[in-house]
Order: sequence, then C-alpha cells, then structure tokens
Amino acid sequence: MGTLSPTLVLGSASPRRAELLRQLGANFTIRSADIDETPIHDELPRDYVQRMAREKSEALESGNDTVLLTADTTVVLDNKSLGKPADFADAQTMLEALSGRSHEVYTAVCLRQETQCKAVLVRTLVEFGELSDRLIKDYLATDEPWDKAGSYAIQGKGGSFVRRIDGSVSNVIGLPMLETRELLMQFAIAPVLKEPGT
Ligand SMILES: Cc1cn([C@H]2C[C@H](O)[C@@H](COP(=O)(O)OP(=O)(O)OP(=O)(O)O)O2)c(=O)[nH]c1=O
Repeated sequence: MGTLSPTLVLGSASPRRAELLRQLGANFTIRSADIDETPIHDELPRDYVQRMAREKSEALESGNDTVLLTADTTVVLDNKSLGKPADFADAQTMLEALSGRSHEVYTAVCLRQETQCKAVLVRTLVEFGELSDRLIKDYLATDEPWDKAGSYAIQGKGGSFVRRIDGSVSNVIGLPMLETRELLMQFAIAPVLKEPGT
C-alpha cells in the first residue's frame, strides 16, 4: 500500500505496556499523562478503568497523523477496585484478601486519532491458591508489589500464586495483546503483519 501509516504514541509510563507493545512488533514513541486517578463515589470498577484510559488520552494531544494508545488496569475483588498499594500495610491487606479466591482483572485500552476514538475493555479471571502469612511477608520484601494493581505481578514471582486463569495473560500485565493488535489494525497500524520497507 502506498498510504502512510499514522505514528503510534504510547501514552503510558508503564514499562510493561511498552514491552508488550514492542512484542507486537509496533514502532512507537512514549509520552505519559499524569491524571487524577481518584474513583468517583459508587463508580463501578469497569466504568472506572474505562474512564481512566479515556482521561489519560484526553490529557495528551493527538494530531491527525498520530494514534495515541492509553490504558488502565485494575484488579477487582467483591466489586471493589484494588489499585496500586499506597504502602506496605495496604499491599499486605490486598494479598491477604486475594488469597485462596478468584478475582477479575480489567484493562481498558483506548486508541485515539484526533477526535476518532475506539476503546476495548478486557476481563481476565484469576484464581489464587492459599497464600500463607510467611509467603506474603517474603513477597512484600521483594520489589514486585509496589507499582502493580492488586499488589502482585503475574509476570514475576506473583505468577506462582495463580492456580487458574481464564482469559488473556497480557491483559493482567497491562495490555491485552490480541485486542490491542485488532484495535491498531482499525487505525491502519498493522505491526505484526508489516513487511520491512512497506
Ligand atoms: C495485576 C498486575 C498488574 N500489573 C501492572 C500493570 C499496570 O502497569 C499497573 C496498573 O497501573 P495502571 O494505573 O494501569 O498503569 P501505570 O500507572 O503503571 O501506567 P500509566 O498510567 O502511565 O499507563 O499494574 C502488572 O504488571 N502485573 C500484574 O500481574
């Protein structure tokens, strides 16, 4: 095709999202948006992540030749969002609550080219085995829990907490790869299929 693809910009400070987008074979630059991530009273977690992905997008400029990708991930237990832990006690409380139970992980992805916006919401169901007090204590001594929703990293040692998973693993890490590839293609960005020089 002779037409030029728009430039992709990842609007995220998350190194995991950058890595997943790289794995898709996409060329992109990175910018990050700093927004107020406070939930609205009684806001459902699935509405919250979608609003966050959209507001991250609105906080950044996107010209006609630019496609901006933003996302937000949250862990949901008993209809409540577990975001990043504020401190040690918060992370401990989250891991104790997740122990031996199933939870959901939602990631909303938003792609925007000027005023044209497309978004997806992806849900993954994750079941944890029992986490002993000792295991939680040892895990809190690692650097994994701190900037992760729900205080664990499925891509790291936290992967050993998972008994069962139903859905996309990359969605839990912060960017659902299949749905992101499909969205990119709707904006004429076809990273995986692109031949060198085309
Ligand atoms: C549950 C889980 C979350 N996470 C990460 C994904 C997200 O980066 C983070 C949730 O925080 P987010 O607020 O979604 O993203 P972020 O603050 O890291 O980046 P930005 O807002 O700039 O886009 O938790 C993992 O890496 N592994 C996991 O297993």
